[in-house]
Amino acid sequence: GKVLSQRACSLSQSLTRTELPCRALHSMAHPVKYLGQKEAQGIDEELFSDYSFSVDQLMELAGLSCATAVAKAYPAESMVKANPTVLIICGPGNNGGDGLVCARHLQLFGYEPTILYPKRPNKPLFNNLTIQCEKMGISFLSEMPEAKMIDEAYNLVVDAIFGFSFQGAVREPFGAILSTLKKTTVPIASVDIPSGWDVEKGSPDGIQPDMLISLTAPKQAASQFRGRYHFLGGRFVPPALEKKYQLNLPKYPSTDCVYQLT
Ligand SMILES: NC(=O)C1=CN([C@@H]2O[C@H](COP(=O)(O)OP(=O)(O)OC[C@H]3O[C@@H](n4cnc5c(N)ncnc54)[C@H](O)[C@@H]3O)[C@@H](O)[C@H]2O)[C@H](O)CC1
Ligand SMILES: [K+]
Repeated sequence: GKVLSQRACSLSQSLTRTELPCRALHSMAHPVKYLGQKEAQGIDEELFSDYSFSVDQLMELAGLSCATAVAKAYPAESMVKANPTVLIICGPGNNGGDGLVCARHLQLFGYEPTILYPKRPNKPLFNNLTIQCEKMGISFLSEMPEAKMIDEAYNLVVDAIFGFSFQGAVREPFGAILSTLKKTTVPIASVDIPSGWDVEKGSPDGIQPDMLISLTAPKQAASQFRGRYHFLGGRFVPPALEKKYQLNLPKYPSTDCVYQLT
């Protein structure tokens, strides 16, 4: 990291006289930090304890970022199927909660989301998010469709199964769900981490999403991401916290809640 940023720094100095825009220079000299698992969990914890945010608040902003990034990369009008259908697969933790929020906003943006939510924690936060989706007329599937059926019915899959707390071998029913996802050909948009990937090392034979939406800051696994679109979302980090962890976040354009990294 240090060597790289020194190189980026001297590179940016040698390029100062060319036409490079300020933002490009800044991002070369101060690349956004890629977080390890413990560090990501530490920042999360600090947002809730020291900074007094509630999970609901940050989840709403995280899920809105995901829906916004999806809408930018896959506009409803340019989707290949007759209707702008999207399958959202939600896991048992907060990553799954982001998925529920994302589904609700996608519906408001004119998409046709459908949710698969096989393991639902019995907590008010997740019960409420589920009711909100149901009241919006979003349907929930009772089981994971086969790969062929997914390719026929949906334009995109949003993977909100696991985020930065994922650890160890994948337990069922998510093992079977991830194997099916590996057989699909429709693009996958992963929320925060491609599910099933080691948060730091990635997973060469895991799912290969077309899009990754990193929340707060990318995790180390994001350096293994080979898809087309990498967005940053979760524009809620207080400057003092950003400074403490030296996140070097890019400047979000205007009032946008996402920043396109690649
Ligand atoms: N600060 C932020 O950026 C915010 C991010 N948010 C999102 O929250 C997730 C992290 O949420 P957390 O609840 O800590 O964990 P996960 O969703 O990653 O998963 C925990 C969940 O999964 C189960 N699990 C873990 N390992 C396995 C396994 N090998 N097999 C099966 N199941 C497993 C575990 O038991 C839990 O039930 C972050 O990535 C963001 O997406 C917040 O929304 C807002 C703040
Ligand atoms: K995910």
